Amino acid sequence: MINRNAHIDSEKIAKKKFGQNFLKDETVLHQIIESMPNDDKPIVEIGPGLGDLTRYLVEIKDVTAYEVDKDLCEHLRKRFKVAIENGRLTLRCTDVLIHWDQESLGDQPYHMVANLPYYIATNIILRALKDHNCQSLLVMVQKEVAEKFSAQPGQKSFSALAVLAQSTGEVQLCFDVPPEAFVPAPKVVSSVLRIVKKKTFSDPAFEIFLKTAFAQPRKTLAKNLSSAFCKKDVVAALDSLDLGSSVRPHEVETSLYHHLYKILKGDIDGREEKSG
Ligand SMILES: C[S@@+](CC[C@H](N)C(=O)[O-])C[C@H]1O[C@@H](n2cnc3c(N)ncnc32)[C@H](O)[C@@H]1O
Repeated sequence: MINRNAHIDSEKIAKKKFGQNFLKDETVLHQIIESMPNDDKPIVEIGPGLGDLTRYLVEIKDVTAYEVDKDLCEHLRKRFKVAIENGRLTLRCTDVLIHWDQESLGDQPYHMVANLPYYIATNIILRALKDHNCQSLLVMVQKEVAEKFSAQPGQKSFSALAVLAQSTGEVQLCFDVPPEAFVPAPKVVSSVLRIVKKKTFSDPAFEIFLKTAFAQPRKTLAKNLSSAFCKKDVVAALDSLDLGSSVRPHEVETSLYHHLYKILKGDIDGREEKSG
């Protein structure tokens, strides 16, 4: 069911440069609300847009919302005048990525619930994984991105992003959302992705290691890793974990990537010590 009653012409005001596709389907909005974690922690929403998801969020939780578009901020200030005055909604009119460069999005543990701007969705998820205050994410993204984060070892879309997300906690693609649920309709199918963090994991060197491991997904893991490590050591490391040299990057489990990294990093440290 699409709520087209709003007096605002969403199609007309949507700005492509900010990735604005407004979620108008009431059934999907309810599905998102029903999938939220049920504790007292406040919510961080990125990109409240016209406020259609925000209006449900403020009914049940304290919300801090980050919106980059000044015109939308003006609209939100009017629409949520009461919620802002009574402290239920804190509206931050800023680029969320710039804010994140300075500090966490919350001054206490929070859950993120958002229909993300797709052009920076992956970046936002990776930042949230590293934000120690972020406890979980329930975010709408392009289906392809949700699959990259939620795929299991052995599936073709298992990626460096899946290893990173699954190193922090449980990842699940909750449900798909068709383009018609939005105004304007995007060209792609969307999905709601849930990540419940058990820990905050941040190791830039491990991220670089994963980029190397998945650089050419159809090549063998041995070949990819040999671009950064000595081939003999890569083969020995794979053997020590009972992974043959013909294994492909998407076939290796998250925990084995951590073992492999430790073994090969030890190799680098060892070499650096020897040459130092
Ligand atoms: C896909 S729309 C979602 C709008 C609304 N939540 C909804 O579901 O209808 C993405 C929203 O993120 C905002 N946005 C885009 N880039 C942003 C950024 N860097 N920081 C904060 N908000 C941003 C857009 O202006 C837009 O309101």
